[in-house]
Amino acid sequence: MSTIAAFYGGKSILITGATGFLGKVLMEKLFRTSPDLKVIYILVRPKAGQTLQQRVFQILDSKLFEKVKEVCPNVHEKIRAIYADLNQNDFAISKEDMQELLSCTNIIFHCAATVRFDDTLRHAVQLNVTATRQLLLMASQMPKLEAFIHISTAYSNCNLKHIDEVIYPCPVEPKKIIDSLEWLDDAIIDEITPKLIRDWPNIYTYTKALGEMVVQQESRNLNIAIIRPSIVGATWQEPFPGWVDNINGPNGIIIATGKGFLRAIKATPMAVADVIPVDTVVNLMLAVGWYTAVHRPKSTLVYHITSGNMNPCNWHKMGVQVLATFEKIPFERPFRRPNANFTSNSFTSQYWNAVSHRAPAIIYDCYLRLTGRKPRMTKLMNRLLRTVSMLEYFINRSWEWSTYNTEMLMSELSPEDQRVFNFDVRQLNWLEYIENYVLGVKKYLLKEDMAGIPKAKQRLKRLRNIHYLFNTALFLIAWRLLIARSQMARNVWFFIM
Ligand SMILES: CCCCCCCCCCCCCCCCCCCCCCCCCC(=O)SCCNC(=O)CCNC(=O)[C@H](O)C(C)(C)COP(=O)(O)OP(=O)(O)OC[C@H]1O[C@@H](n2cnc3c(N)ncnc32)[C@H](O)[C@@H]1OP(=O)(O)O
Ligand SMILES: NC(=O)C1=CN([C@@H]2O[C@H](COP(=O)(O)OP(=O)(O)OC[C@H]3O[C@@H](n4cnc5c(N)ncnc54)[C@H](OP(=O)(O)O)[C@@H]3O)[C@@H](O)[C@H]2O)C=CC1
Repeated sequence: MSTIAAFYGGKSILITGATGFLGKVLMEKLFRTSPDLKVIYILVRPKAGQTLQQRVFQILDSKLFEKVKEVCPNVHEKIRAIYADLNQNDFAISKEDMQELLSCTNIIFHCAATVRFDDTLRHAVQLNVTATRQLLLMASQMPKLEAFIHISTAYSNCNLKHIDEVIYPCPVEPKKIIDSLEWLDDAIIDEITPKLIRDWPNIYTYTKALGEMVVQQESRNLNIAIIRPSIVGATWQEPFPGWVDNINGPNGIIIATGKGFLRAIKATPMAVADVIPVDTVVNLMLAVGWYTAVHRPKSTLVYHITSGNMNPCNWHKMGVQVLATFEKIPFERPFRRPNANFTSNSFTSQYWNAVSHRAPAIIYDCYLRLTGRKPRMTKLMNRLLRTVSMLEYFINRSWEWSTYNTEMLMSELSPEDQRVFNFDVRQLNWLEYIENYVLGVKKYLLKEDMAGIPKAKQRLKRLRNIHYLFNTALFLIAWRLLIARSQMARNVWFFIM
Protein backbone atom coordinates (compact mmCIF):
# COMPACT_ATOMS: atom_id res chain seq x y z
CA MET A 1 0.00 0.00 0.00
CA SER A 2 1.25 3.47 -0.84
CA THR A 3 2.23 5.48 2.25
CA ILE A 4 1.13 8.73 0.64
CA ALA A 5 -2.27 7.35 -0.41
CA ALA A 6 -2.78 6.02 3.13
CA PHE A 7 -1.81 9.39 4.60
CA TYR A 8 -4.73 11.13 2.87
CA GLY A 9 -7.21 8.50 4.12
CA GLY A 10 -9.65 10.01 6.65
CA LYS A 11 -8.36 13.54 5.97
CA SER A 12 -10.34 16.74 5.37
CA ILE A 13 -8.69 18.62 2.54
CA LEU A 14 -9.31 22.20 1.49
CA ILE A 15 -8.63 23.12 -2.15
CA THR A 16 -8.83 26.59 -3.67
CA GLY A 17 -8.95 26.81 -7.46
CA ALA A 18 -10.52 23.33 -7.63
CA THR A 19 -12.51 24.30 -10.73
CA GLY A 20 -9.30 25.19 -12.58
CA PHE A 21 -7.04 23.04 -14.73
CA LEU A 22 -4.68 21.96 -11.95
CA GLY A 23 -7.38 21.77 -9.28
CA LYS A 24 -9.51 19.28 -11.21
CA VAL A 25 -6.60 16.91 -11.80
CA LEU A 26 -5.63 17.20 -8.13
CA MET A 27 -9.14 16.25 -6.97
CA GLU A 28 -9.29 13.38 -9.44
CA LYS A 29 -6.04 11.86 -8.24
CA LEU A 30 -6.95 12.31 -4.57
CA PHE A 31 -10.27 10.49 -4.98
CA ARG A 32 -8.74 7.76 -7.11
CA THR A 33 -5.80 6.95 -4.85
CA SER A 34 -7.36 7.75 -1.46
CA PRO A 35 -11.08 6.98 -1.84
CA ASP A 36 -11.34 6.74 1.96
CA LEU A 37 -10.47 10.42 2.46
CA LYS A 38 -13.06 12.14 4.65
CA VAL A 39 -14.01 15.20 2.60
CA ILE A 40 -12.65 17.66 0.06
CA TYR A 41 -13.78 21.21 0.74
CA ILE A 42 -13.63 23.35 -2.37
CA LEU A 43 -14.02 27.11 -2.40
CA VAL A 44 -16.18 27.90 -5.41
CA ARG A 45 -17.97 30.92 -6.80
CA PRO A 46 -21.02 30.76 -9.07
CA LYS A 47 -19.99 31.41 -12.68
CA ALA A 48 -21.55 31.79 -16.12
CA GLY A 49 -25.07 31.37 -14.76
CA GLN A 50 -24.19 28.09 -13.04
CA THR A 51 -24.75 27.48 -9.34
CA LEU A 52 -22.03 25.88 -7.19
CA GLN A 53 -23.72 22.50 -7.35
CA GLN A 54 -24.10 22.66 -11.13
CA ARG A 55 -20.39 23.45 -11.44
CA VAL A 56 -19.46 20.50 -9.23
CA PHE A 57 -21.75 18.13 -11.12
CA GLN A 58 -20.31 19.27 -14.42
CA ILE A 59 -16.79 18.48 -13.21
CA LEU A 60 -17.73 15.10 -11.77
CA ASP A 61 -19.65 14.16 -14.90
CA SER A 62 -16.71 14.90 -17.17
CA LYS A 63 -14.52 12.23 -18.77
CA LEU A 64 -11.70 13.12 -16.38
CA PHE A 65 -13.66 11.61 -13.46
CA GLU A 66 -14.76 8.38 -15.17
CA LYS A 67 -12.25 6.20 -13.33
CA VAL A 68 -12.97 7.92 -10.02
CA LYS A 69 -16.59 6.86 -10.15
CA GLU A 70 -15.47 3.22 -10.30
CA VAL A 71 -13.22 3.35 -7.23
CA CYS A 72 -15.18 5.95 -5.27
CA PRO A 73 -18.88 5.66 -6.20
CA ASN A 74 -19.94 8.09 -3.44
CA VAL A 75 -17.64 10.83 -4.72
CA HIS A 76 -20.54 13.32 -4.80
CA GLU A 77 -20.94 12.99 -1.05
CA LYS A 78 -17.26 13.57 -0.42
CA ILE A 79 -17.07 16.93 -2.13
CA ARG A 80 -18.32 19.85 -0.11
CA ALA A 81 -18.59 22.98 -2.28
CA ILE A 82 -18.40 26.12 -0.18
CA TYR A 83 -19.55 29.43 -1.59
CA ALA A 84 -16.52 31.72 -1.66
CA ASP A 85 -15.15 34.63 -3.63
CA LEU A 86 -11.45 35.15 -3.03
CA ASN A 87 -11.79 38.77 -4.12
CA GLN A 88 -13.87 39.61 -1.06
CA ASN A 89 -13.28 40.08 2.63
CA ASP A 90 -13.21 36.75 4.48
CA PHE A 91 -13.83 35.32 1.02
CA ALA A 92 -17.57 35.99 1.62
CA ILE A 93 -17.77 32.59 3.33
CA SER A 94 -20.77 32.16 5.65
CA LYS A 95 -20.13 31.94 9.41
CA GLU A 96 -21.20 28.29 9.61
CA ASP A 97 -19.04 27.26 6.68
CA MET A 98 -16.08 29.17 8.09
CA GLN A 99 -16.51 27.45 11.43
CA GLU A 100 -16.53 24.05 9.77
CA LEU A 101 -13.44 24.85 7.69
CA LEU A 102 -11.52 26.17 10.66
CA SER A 103 -12.29 23.23 12.89
CA CYS A 104 -11.96 20.36 10.41
CA THR A 105 -9.31 21.12 7.77
CA ASN A 106 -6.17 18.96 7.84
CA ILE A 107 -4.44 19.94 4.59
CA ILE A 108 -4.72 23.00 2.32
CA PHE A 109 -3.80 23.13 -1.36
CA HIS A 110 -3.93 26.75 -2.48
CA CYS A 111 -4.19 26.70 -6.31
CA ALA A 112 -6.53 29.65 -7.00
CA ALA A 113 -4.98 32.54 -8.88
CA THR A 114 -5.50 34.81 -11.80
CA VAL A 115 -3.19 33.49 -14.52
CA ARG A 116 -3.97 36.22 -17.04
CA PHE A 117 -0.87 38.07 -18.10
CA ASP A 118 -2.76 41.33 -18.68
CA ASP A 119 -4.89 41.48 -15.56
CA THR A 120 -5.03 44.77 -13.71
CA LEU A 121 -2.55 45.15 -10.88
CA ARG A 122 -5.42 45.73 -8.45
CA HIS A 123 -7.17 42.46 -9.31
CA ALA A 124 -3.99 40.40 -9.58
CA VAL A 125 -2.72 41.64 -6.21
CA GLN A 126 -6.12 40.97 -4.65
CA LEU A 127 -6.16 37.36 -5.85
CA ASN A 128 -2.51 36.34 -5.95
CA VAL A 129 -1.32 38.25 -2.88
CA THR A 130 -4.08 39.49 -0.54
CA ALA A 131 -6.15 36.30 -0.85
CA THR A 132 -3.04 34.24 -0.08
CA ARG A 133 -2.45 36.35 3.03
CA GLN A 134 -6.04 35.92 4.10
CA LEU A 135 -5.92 32.16 3.58
CA LEU A 136 -2.77 31.98 5.70
CA LEU A 137 -4.57 33.90 8.42
CA MET A 138 -7.40 31.37 8.25
CA ALA A 139 -4.87 28.54 8.31
CA SER A 140 -3.33 29.89 11.49
CA GLN A 141 -6.73 29.40 13.18
CA MET A 142 -7.05 25.76 12.18
CA PRO A 143 -6.08 23.53 15.10
CA LYS A 144 -5.98 20.36 12.99
CA LEU A 145 -3.98 21.78 10.10
CA GLU A 146 -0.99 19.61 9.17
CA ALA A 147 0.26 21.25 5.95
CA PHE A 148 -0.37 24.29 3.76
CA ILE A 149 0.76 23.81 0.14
CA HIS A 150 0.99 26.98 -1.92
CA ILE A 151 1.12 26.72 -5.71
CA SER A 152 3.29 29.34 -7.30
CA THR A 153 5.02 29.30 -10.70
CA ALA A 154 8.57 28.58 -11.83
CA TYR A 155 8.36 31.97 -13.57
CA SER A 156 7.79 33.98 -10.38
CA ASN A 157 11.46 34.94 -10.63
CA CYS A 158 11.79 34.87 -14.41
CA ASN A 159 13.73 38.13 -14.23
CA LEU A 160 16.61 35.87 -13.09
CA LYS A 161 18.35 33.34 -15.29
CA HIS A 162 19.26 30.78 -12.66
CA ILE A 163 16.59 30.16 -10.07
CA ASP A 164 17.16 28.27 -6.83
CA GLU A 165 14.55 26.69 -4.61
CA VAL A 166 14.45 29.72 -2.33
CA ILE A 167 12.08 32.64 -1.89
CA TYR A 168 13.60 35.77 -3.39
CA PRO A 169 12.76 39.17 -1.93
CA CYS A 170 10.79 41.62 -4.11
CA PRO A 171 11.95 45.24 -4.41
CA VAL A 172 8.74 46.56 -2.81
CA GLU A 173 7.17 44.94 0.25
CA PRO A 174 3.84 43.23 -0.57
CA LYS A 175 2.20 44.95 2.39
CA LYS A 176 3.13 48.37 1.05
CA ILE A 177 1.60 47.50 -2.31
CA ILE A 178 -1.58 46.12 -0.76
CA ASP A 179 -1.94 49.24 1.38
CA SER A 180 -1.29 51.69 -1.44
CA LEU A 181 -3.76 49.96 -3.78
CA GLU A 182 -6.46 50.73 -1.24
CA TRP A 183 -6.26 54.48 -1.79
CA LEU A 184 -4.72 54.90 -5.26
CA ASP A 185 -7.15 55.31 -8.13
CA ASP A 186 -7.01 53.08 -11.23
CA ALA A 187 -5.43 55.70 -13.50
CA ILE A 188 -2.49 56.19 -11.14
CA ILE A 189 -2.11 52.44 -10.65
CA ASP A 190 -1.88 52.00 -14.44
CA GLU A 191 0.80 54.66 -14.54
CA ILE A 192 2.99 53.20 -11.79
CA THR A 193 2.55 49.55 -12.79
CA PRO A 194 5.53 49.40 -15.22
CA LYS A 195 7.73 51.03 -12.57
CA LEU A 196 6.63 48.51 -9.97
CA ILE A 197 6.97 45.38 -12.06
CA ARG A 198 10.39 46.49 -13.41
CA ASP A 199 12.03 43.54 -15.19
CA TRP A 200 9.16 41.10 -14.67
CA PRO A 201 7.48 40.51 -18.06
CA ASN A 202 3.91 40.83 -16.79
CA ILE A 203 1.67 41.45 -13.79
CA TYR A 204 0.98 37.74 -13.36
CA THR A 205 4.57 36.66 -12.70
CA TYR A 206 5.18 39.74 -10.56
CA THR A 207 2.19 39.15 -8.30
CA LYS A 208 3.08 35.46 -7.97
CA ALA A 209 6.50 36.57 -6.66
CA LEU A 210 4.75 38.89 -4.18
CA GLY A 211 2.50 35.97 -3.19
CA GLU A 212 5.55 33.89 -2.27
CA MET A 213 6.91 36.71 -0.13
CA VAL A 214 3.61 36.89 1.69
CA VAL A 215 3.81 33.15 2.34
CA GLN A 216 7.25 33.60 3.84
CA GLN A 217 6.27 36.58 5.96
CA GLU A 218 2.96 35.23 7.23
CA SER A 219 3.96 31.62 7.73
CA ARG A 220 3.94 31.89 11.56
CA ASN A 221 4.47 28.35 12.82
CA LEU A 222 2.56 26.66 10.03
CA ASN A 223 3.98 23.77 8.01
CA ILE A 224 4.20 25.37 4.60
CA ALA A 225 5.67 24.37 1.24
CA ILE A 226 5.72 26.20 -2.07
CA ILE A 227 5.51 24.38 -5.40
CA ARG A 228 6.71 26.04 -8.59
CA PRO A 229 5.64 24.29 -11.83
CA SER A 230 6.84 25.56 -15.20
CA ILE A 231 4.41 25.53 -18.18
CA VAL A 232 1.72 23.04 -17.16
CA GLY A 233 0.66 20.86 -20.09
CA ALA A 234 -1.81 18.04 -20.80
CA THR A 235 -1.74 14.83 -18.75
CA TRP A 236 1.10 12.44 -19.49
CA GLN A 237 -0.32 9.19 -18.07
CA GLU A 238 -3.12 9.72 -15.58
CA PRO A 239 -6.01 9.20 -15.56
CA PHE A 240 -5.37 8.93 -19.33
CA PRO A 241 -2.91 10.68 -21.68
CA GLY A 242 -3.61 14.03 -23.32
CA TRP A 243 -6.34 15.46 -21.09
CA VAL A 244 -6.48 19.24 -21.22
CA ASP A 245 -9.31 21.71 -20.75
CA ASN A 246 -8.28 25.33 -21.31
CA ILE A 247 -6.59 27.46 -23.95
CA ASN A 248 -3.76 28.75 -21.76
CA GLY A 249 -0.07 28.36 -22.54
CA PRO A 250 0.75 26.08 -25.48
CA ASN A 251 -2.85 24.89 -25.89
CA GLY A 252 -4.14 27.97 -27.70
CA ILE A 253 -1.04 28.02 -29.91
CA ILE A 254 -1.59 24.39 -30.86
CA ILE A 255 -5.19 25.16 -31.83
CA ALA A 256 -4.28 28.31 -33.76
CA THR A 257 -1.57 26.40 -35.67
CA GLY A 258 -3.70 23.32 -36.28
CA LYS A 259 -6.54 25.42 -37.62
CA GLY A 260 -4.11 27.18 -39.96
CA PHE A 261 -4.43 30.68 -38.43
CA LEU A 262 -0.92 30.87 -37.05
CA ARG A 263 1.86 30.38 -39.60
CA ALA A 264 4.89 31.92 -37.91
CA ILE A 265 5.91 32.52 -34.33
CA LYS A 266 8.78 34.62 -33.05
CA ALA A 267 10.64 32.01 -31.02
CA THR A 268 14.14 30.80 -30.32
CA PRO A 269 13.98 27.24 -31.66
CA MET A 270 16.77 25.96 -29.42
CA ALA A 271 15.36 27.54 -26.24
CA VAL A 272 14.10 24.99 -23.73
CA ALA A 273 10.38 24.25 -23.95
CA ASP A 274 9.87 23.76 -20.23
CA VAL A 275 6.50 22.06 -20.38
CA ILE A 276 5.52 19.81 -17.48
CA PRO A 277 2.54 17.44 -17.57
CA VAL A 278 -0.24 18.35 -15.15
CA ASP A 279 -0.39 14.83 -13.62
CA THR A 280 3.32 15.06 -12.78
CA VAL A 281 2.71 18.36 -10.98
CA VAL A 282 -0.20 16.86 -9.06
CA ASN A 283 1.85 13.83 -8.01
CA LEU A 284 4.51 16.13 -6.60
CA MET A 285 1.86 18.23 -4.82
CA LEU A 286 0.49 15.17 -3.05
CA ALA A 287 3.96 13.92 -2.13
CA VAL A 288 4.86 17.37 -0.79
CA GLY A 289 1.61 17.48 1.23
CA TRP A 290 2.52 14.19 2.86
CA TYR A 291 6.19 15.09 3.44
CA THR A 292 5.42 18.53 4.89
CA ALA A 293 2.83 17.12 7.29
CA VAL A 294 4.80 14.08 8.41
CA HIS A 295 8.41 15.31 8.37
CA ARG A 296 7.63 18.93 9.29
CA PRO A 297 10.73 20.57 7.76
CA LYS A 298 12.05 23.45 9.91
CA SER A 299 11.70 26.04 7.16
CA THR A 300 9.39 26.59 4.19
CA LEU A 301 10.70 24.37 1.38
CA VAL A 302 10.31 25.37 -2.28
CA TYR A 303 9.98 22.61 -4.89
CA HIS A 304 10.59 23.16 -8.59
CA ILE A 305 8.71 20.88 -10.93
CA THR A 306 10.24 21.57 -14.32
CA SER A 307 11.47 19.41 -17.18
CA GLY A 308 14.40 21.37 -18.63
CA ASN A 309 17.21 20.23 -16.36
CA MET A 310 16.23 16.54 -16.27
CA ASN A 311 14.79 15.83 -19.70
CA PRO A 312 15.02 18.89 -21.93
CA CYS A 313 12.96 19.42 -25.06
CA ASN A 314 13.31 22.54 -27.19
CA TRP A 315 10.68 24.49 -29.13
CA HIS A 316 12.01 23.23 -32.47
CA LYS A 317 11.53 19.59 -31.48
CA MET A 318 8.12 20.39 -30.06
CA GLY A 319 7.05 22.36 -33.13
CA VAL A 320 8.17 19.64 -35.56
CA GLN A 321 6.32 16.97 -33.62
CA VAL A 322 3.17 19.08 -33.35
CA LEU A 323 3.17 19.63 -37.13
CA ALA A 324 3.87 15.93 -37.77
CA THR A 325 0.87 15.04 -35.62
CA PHE A 326 -1.38 17.38 -37.63
CA GLU A 327 -0.49 15.31 -40.73
CA LYS A 328 -1.81 12.18 -39.05
CA ILE A 329 -4.62 13.70 -37.02
CA PRO A 330 -5.74 16.98 -38.60
CA PHE A 331 -8.16 19.35 -36.90
CA GLU A 332 -11.53 19.86 -38.57
CA ARG A 333 -12.39 22.83 -40.81
CA PRO A 334 -8.99 24.57 -40.88
CA PHE A 335 -8.77 28.11 -42.22
CA ARG A 336 -5.53 27.25 -44.02
CA ARG A 337 -3.20 24.25 -44.16
CA PRO A 338 -1.32 23.92 -40.84
CA ASN A 339 2.22 24.86 -41.69
CA ALA A 340 4.17 27.07 -39.33
CA ASN A 341 7.68 28.32 -38.80
CA PHE A 342 9.71 29.72 -35.98
CA THR A 343 11.56 32.91 -36.66
CA SER A 344 13.96 34.55 -34.22
CA ASN A 345 14.31 37.78 -36.16
CA SER A 346 11.98 40.72 -35.47
CA PHE A 347 12.03 41.89 -39.09
CA THR A 348 11.08 38.48 -40.56
CA SER A 349 8.51 38.08 -37.83
CA GLN A 350 6.84 41.34 -38.88
CA TYR A 351 7.08 40.30 -42.52
CA TRP A 352 5.30 36.99 -41.77
CA ASN A 353 2.70 38.81 -39.69
CA ALA A 354 1.89 41.03 -42.65
CA VAL A 355 2.04 38.37 -45.37
CA SER A 356 0.89 35.20 -43.64
CA HIS A 357 -1.45 36.54 -40.99
CA ARG A 358 -2.90 39.96 -41.77
CA ALA A 359 -3.13 39.70 -45.59
CA PRO A 360 -5.06 36.38 -45.66
CA ALA A 361 -7.36 37.74 -42.92
CA ILE A 362 -8.09 40.86 -44.98
CA ILE A 363 -8.68 38.79 -48.13
CA TYR A 364 -11.03 36.47 -46.23
CA ASP A 365 -12.94 39.43 -44.77
CA CYS A 366 -13.36 40.84 -48.29
CA TYR A 367 -14.78 37.48 -49.33
CA LEU A 368 -17.16 37.53 -46.34
CA ARG A 369 -18.29 41.05 -47.21
CA LEU A 370 -18.83 40.11 -50.87
CA THR A 371 -20.97 37.15 -49.83
CA GLY A 372 -23.06 39.36 -47.56
CA ARG A 373 -21.59 38.17 -44.27
CA LYS A 374 -20.04 40.06 -41.38
CA PRO A 375 -16.23 40.29 -41.57
CA ARG A 376 -14.51 38.86 -38.47
CA MET A 377 -11.15 37.40 -39.44
CA THR A 378 -9.06 40.58 -39.07
CA LYS A 379 -10.36 41.14 -35.56
CA LEU A 380 -9.71 37.53 -34.61
CA MET A 381 -6.22 37.65 -36.12
CA ASN A 382 -5.36 40.84 -34.22
CA ARG A 383 -6.37 39.23 -30.93
CA LEU A 384 -4.40 36.12 -31.74
CA LEU A 385 -1.29 38.12 -32.59
CA ARG A 386 -1.65 40.11 -29.39
CA THR A 387 -1.85 36.87 -27.41
CA VAL A 388 1.18 35.41 -29.17
CA SER A 389 3.17 38.58 -28.50
CA MET A 390 2.44 38.15 -24.78
CA LEU A 391 3.78 34.59 -24.83
CA GLU A 392 6.91 35.52 -26.79
CA TYR A 393 8.93 36.38 -23.70
CA PHE A 394 8.70 32.74 -22.60
CA ILE A 395 9.60 31.13 -25.92
CA ASN A 396 12.68 33.19 -26.55
CA ARG A 397 14.56 32.45 -23.35
CA SER A 398 15.79 29.50 -21.34
CA TRP A 399 16.01 29.29 -17.56
CA GLU A 400 17.84 26.98 -15.19
CA TRP A 401 15.85 25.82 -12.19
CA SER A 402 17.64 23.87 -9.48
CA THR A 403 15.69 20.86 -8.24
CA TYR A 404 17.52 19.74 -5.07
CA ASN A 405 14.40 19.63 -2.91
CA THR A 406 12.36 17.84 -5.57
CA GLU A 407 15.12 15.24 -6.00
CA MET A 408 15.51 14.89 -2.24
CA LEU A 409 11.79 14.21 -1.95
CA MET A 410 11.94 11.63 -4.73
CA SER A 411 14.65 9.75 -2.84
CA GLU A 412 12.51 9.83 0.35
CA LEU A 413 9.63 7.97 -1.33
CA SER A 414 9.18 4.21 -1.13
CA PRO A 415 9.32 2.35 -4.48
CA GLU A 416 5.54 1.99 -4.32
CA ASP A 417 5.06 5.75 -3.78
CA GLN A 418 7.52 6.50 -6.57
CA ARG A 419 5.29 4.44 -8.84
CA VAL A 420 1.89 5.73 -7.71
CA PHE A 421 3.00 9.36 -7.31
CA ASN A 422 5.53 9.48 -10.10
CA PHE A 423 7.05 12.90 -10.73
CA ASP A 424 10.26 11.67 -12.36
CA VAL A 425 10.10 13.53 -15.66
CA ARG A 426 13.20 11.68 -16.95
CA GLN A 427 10.86 8.84 -17.93
CA LEU A 428 8.85 11.06 -20.26
CA ASN A 429 9.08 10.30 -23.99
CA TRP A 430 8.55 13.72 -25.58
CA LEU A 431 7.46 12.55 -29.04
CA GLU A 432 4.81 10.28 -27.61
CA TYR A 433 3.72 12.94 -25.11
CA ILE A 434 3.38 15.67 -27.74
CA GLU A 435 1.37 13.42 -30.04
CA ASN A 436 -1.03 12.58 -27.22
CA TYR A 437 -1.14 16.26 -26.28
CA VAL A 438 -2.27 17.31 -29.77
CA LEU A 439 -4.77 14.47 -29.83
CA GLY A 440 -6.05 15.59 -26.42
CA VAL A 441 -6.48 19.16 -27.64
CA LYS A 442 -8.55 17.82 -30.54
CA LYS A 443 -10.71 15.51 -28.43
CA TYR A 444 -11.16 17.28 -25.08
CA LEU A 445 -10.76 20.95 -25.95
CA LEU A 446 -12.11 21.20 -29.49
CA LYS A 447 -14.50 18.27 -28.86
CA GLU A 448 -13.86 16.94 -32.36
CA ASP A 449 -14.83 13.41 -33.25
CA MET A 450 -12.11 11.03 -34.50
CA ALA A 451 -14.57 9.82 -37.14
CA GLY A 452 -14.17 13.19 -38.87
CA ILE A 453 -10.48 12.62 -39.68
CA PRO A 454 -10.92 11.33 -43.29
CA LYS A 455 -13.07 14.39 -44.12
CA ALA A 456 -10.52 16.71 -42.49
CA LYS A 457 -7.77 15.10 -44.59
CA GLN A 458 -9.80 15.66 -47.75
CA ARG A 459 -10.27 19.30 -46.86
CA LEU A 460 -6.52 19.65 -46.30
CA LYS A 461 -5.92 18.29 -49.79
CA ARG A 462 -8.37 20.82 -51.20
CA LEU A 463 -6.67 23.64 -49.29
CA ARG A 464 -3.29 22.49 -50.63
CA ASN A 465 -4.61 22.63 -54.20
CA ILE A 466 -6.07 26.10 -53.61
CA HIS A 467 -2.71 27.13 -52.17
CA TYR A 468 -0.82 25.89 -55.27
CA LEU A 469 -3.37 27.52 -57.58
CA PHE A 470 -3.19 30.81 -55.73
CA ASN A 471 0.63 30.82 -55.76
CA THR A 472 0.73 30.00 -59.47
CA ALA A 473 -1.74 32.78 -60.26
CA LEU A 474 0.27 35.21 -58.13
CA PHE A 475 3.49 34.22 -59.89
CA LEU A 476 1.94 34.67 -63.32
CA ILE A 477 0.53 38.09 -62.45
CA ALA A 478 3.90 39.23 -61.05
CA TRP A 479 5.69 37.89 -64.09
CA ARG A 480 3.24 39.52 -66.48
CA LEU A 481 3.76 42.87 -64.75
CA LEU A 482 7.52 42.38 -64.99
CA ILE A 483 7.30 41.54 -68.70
CA ALA A 484 5.57 44.81 -69.33
CA ARG A 485 8.54 46.63 -67.83
CA SER A 486 11.67 44.66 -68.67
CA GLN A 487 13.08 43.68 -72.05
CA MET A 488 15.13 40.87 -70.51
CA ALA A 489 12.06 39.34 -68.84
CA ARG A 490 10.25 39.57 -72.19
CA ASN A 491 13.08 37.68 -73.91
CA VAL A 492 13.04 34.94 -71.27
CA TRP A 493 9.26 34.68 -71.57
CA PHE A 494 9.32 34.31 -75.37
CA PHE A 495 12.16 31.82 -75.05
CA ILE A 496 10.09 29.68 -72.65
CA MET A 497 6.96 29.97 -74.77
C1 LIG B 1 10.79 23.56 -38.57
C2 LIG B 1 10.22 24.25 -37.40
C3 LIG B 1 8.89 23.97 -37.15
C4 LIG B 1 8.21 24.96 -36.31
C5 LIG B 1 6.83 24.76 -36.22
C6 LIG B 1 6.05 25.71 -35.43
C7 LIG B 1 4.74 25.15 -35.02
C8 LIG B 1 4.23 25.53 -33.76
C9 LIG B 1 3.33 24.56 -33.16
C10 LIG B 1 3.11 24.77 -31.74
C11 LIG B 1 4.25 24.33 -30.90
C12 LIG B 1 4.09 24.69 -29.53
C13 LIG B 1 4.53 26.08 -29.31
C14 LIG B 1 3.84 26.60 -28.13
C15 LIG B 1 4.34 27.86 -27.64
C16 LIG B 1 3.57 28.22 -26.45
C17 LIG B 1 4.26 29.02 -25.51
C18 LIG B 1 3.59 29.07 -24.20
C19 LIG B 1 4.26 29.90 -23.24
C20 LIG B 1 3.49 29.98 -21.97
C21 LIG B 1 4.26 30.59 -20.95
C22 LIG B 1 3.59 30.53 -19.64
C23 LIG B 1 4.50 30.88 -18.59
C24 LIG B 1 3.86 31.01 -17.26
C25 LIG B 1 3.10 29.79 -16.86
C26 LIG B 1 2.27 30.06 -15.69
O1 LIG B 1 2.77 30.22 -14.64
S1 LIG B 1 0.46 30.21 -15.62
C27 LIG B 1 -0.36 29.95 -16.97
C28 LIG B 1 -0.08 30.83 -18.05
N1 LIG B 1 -1.15 31.69 -18.29
C29 LIG B 1 -1.59 31.80 -19.51
O2 LIG B 1 -1.21 31.08 -20.38
C30 LIG B 1 -2.65 32.86 -19.72
C31 LIG B 1 -2.31 33.63 -20.95
N2 LIG B 1 -3.48 34.26 -21.48
C32 LIG B 1 -3.86 35.50 -21.19
O3 LIG B 1 -3.26 36.17 -20.37
C33 LIG B 1 -5.06 36.06 -21.94
O4 LIG B 1 -5.74 35.02 -22.55
C34 LIG B 1 -4.62 37.07 -23.03
C35 LIG B 1 -3.43 36.54 -23.79
C36 LIG B 1 -4.24 38.37 -22.33
C37 LIG B 1 -5.74 37.33 -24.05
O5 LIG B 1 -6.83 37.84 -23.36
P1 LIG B 1 -8.19 38.39 -24.08
O6 LIG B 1 -7.97 38.66 -25.50
O7 LIG B 1 -8.71 39.51 -23.31
O8 LIG B 1 -9.28 37.31 -23.85
P2 LIG B 1 -9.31 35.71 -23.74
O9 LIG B 1 -10.72 35.35 -23.55
O10 LIG B 1 -8.39 35.23 -22.66
O11 LIG B 1 -8.81 35.15 -25.12
C38 LIG B 1 -9.21 35.79 -26.30
C39 LIG B 1 -8.68 35.17 -27.54
O12 LIG B 1 -7.31 34.82 -27.39
C40 LIG B 1 -7.13 33.46 -27.70
N3 LIG B 1 -6.13 32.89 -26.82
C41 LIG B 1 -6.08 32.95 -25.48
N4 LIG B 1 -5.01 32.31 -25.04
C42 LIG B 1 -4.37 31.84 -26.11
C43 LIG B 1 -3.19 31.11 -26.30
N5 LIG B 1 -2.43 30.69 -25.29
N6 LIG B 1 -2.80 30.80 -27.56
C44 LIG B 1 -3.54 31.17 -28.60
N7 LIG B 1 -4.66 31.86 -28.47
C45 LIG B 1 -5.07 32.19 -27.25
C46 LIG B 1 -8.48 32.83 -27.55
O13 LIG B 1 -8.61 31.74 -28.41
C47 LIG B 1 -9.45 33.91 -27.87
O14 LIG B 1 -9.72 33.96 -29.23
P3 LIG B 1 -11.08 34.68 -29.81
O15 LIG B 1 -12.12 34.56 -28.79
O16 LIG B 1 -10.70 36.08 -30.05
O17 LIG B 1 -11.38 33.95 -31.05
N1 LIG C 1 -1.37 26.50 -15.96
C1 LIG C 1 -0.07 26.72 -15.92
O1 LIG C 1 0.65 26.63 -16.92
C2 LIG C 1 0.57 27.06 -14.62
C3 LIG C 1 -0.16 27.32 -13.48
N2 LIG C 1 0.49 27.63 -12.31
C4 LIG C 1 -0.24 27.93 -11.08
O2 LIG C 1 -1.13 26.87 -10.81
C5 LIG C 1 -2.30 27.36 -10.18
C6 LIG C 1 -3.52 26.85 -10.90
O3 LIG C 1 -3.47 27.28 -12.25
P1 LIG C 1 -4.51 26.78 -13.34
O4 LIG C 1 -5.28 25.64 -12.77
O5 LIG C 1 -3.79 26.60 -14.59
O6 LIG C 1 -5.42 28.07 -13.47
P2 LIG C 1 -6.95 28.18 -13.90
O7 LIG C 1 -7.12 29.54 -14.44
O8 LIG C 1 -7.36 27.02 -14.68
O9 LIG C 1 -7.71 28.09 -12.49
C7 LIG C 1 -7.76 29.16 -11.59
C8 LIG C 1 -8.66 28.78 -10.45
O10 LIG C 1 -8.73 29.88 -9.52
C9 LIG C 1 -10.10 30.14 -9.26
N3 LIG C 1 -10.38 31.53 -8.96
C10 LIG C 1 -9.99 32.61 -9.66
N4 LIG C 1 -10.51 33.71 -9.13
C11 LIG C 1 -11.26 33.32 -8.06
C12 LIG C 1 -12.05 33.99 -7.10
N5 LIG C 1 -12.17 35.31 -7.11
N6 LIG C 1 -12.69 33.28 -6.15
C13 LIG C 1 -12.58 31.94 -6.13
N7 LIG C 1 -11.84 31.23 -7.00
C14 LIG C 1 -11.19 31.92 -7.96
C15 LIG C 1 -10.80 29.78 -10.55
O11 LIG C 1 -12.17 29.64 -10.30
P3 LIG C 1 -13.26 29.85 -11.46
O12 LIG C 1 -13.36 28.52 -12.14
O13 LIG C 1 -14.47 30.24 -10.72
O14 LIG C 1 -12.75 30.92 -12.37
C16 LIG C 1 -10.09 28.49 -10.90
O15 LIG C 1 -10.61 27.43 -10.14
C17 LIG C 1 -2.18 28.87 -10.17
O16 LIG C 1 -1.75 29.27 -8.90
C18 LIG C 1 -1.11 29.17 -11.20
O17 LIG C 1 -0.40 30.33 -10.89
C19 LIG C 1 1.85 27.66 -12.24
C20 LIG C 1 2.59 27.40 -13.33
C21 LIG C 1 2.02 27.12 -14.61
